[in-house]
Amino acid sequence: MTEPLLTADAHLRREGVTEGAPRPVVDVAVGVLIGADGRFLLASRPEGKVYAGYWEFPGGKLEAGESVETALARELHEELGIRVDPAQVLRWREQLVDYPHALVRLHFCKLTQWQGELQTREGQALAWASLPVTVSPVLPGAVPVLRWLEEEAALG
Ligand SMILES: Nc1nc2c([nH]c(=O)n2[C@@H]2O[C@H](COP(=O)(O)OP(=O)(O)OP(=O)(O)O)[C@@H](O)[C@H]2O)c(=O)[nH]1
Repeated sequence: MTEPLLTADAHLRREGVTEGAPRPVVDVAVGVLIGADGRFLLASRPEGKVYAGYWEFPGGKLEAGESVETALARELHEELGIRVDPAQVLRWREQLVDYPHALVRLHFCKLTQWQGELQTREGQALAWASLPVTVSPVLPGAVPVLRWLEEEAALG
């Protein structure tokens, strides 16, 4: 499948903020946690991070030598205090996003099983959401996921 490219903050790009040498791609593991009732988990980005206050799916950057699955299990434990078996992580879609701050490749994975109660270890807010989502703003790189979920729901 051809990897789609999403360009965030196009106005900044036009002003030349991202001009310069080609940037490395930062791989990010992202979890779409789906509860027994079909709702999915959104988290607000903590203060101090780019796009603080924006809603996203939990996850974070891969560290050296990590697979998407092990990175996601680590991030979900760090951020939410839950235990995830990497074998239960289901790879779903990939999306390349060109932000002014970084070029990121998002590896979206679905998860329906984890152990432990959700905690907010980074001061983030959590919301179990359904479509259409009522929280805002949603991080540009998380918006396509809502569309994919809608498409899947329409297929039944
Ligand atoms: N977790 C997450 N990150 C996303 C999503 N969509 C999206 O564009 N991103 C981007 O992916 C990157 C993830 O970085 P992060 O800052 O959350 O990762 P991290 O926890 O490892 O950061 P750190 O460097 O502060 O430890 C950011 O550039 C963020 O804007 C999403 O739905 N979830």
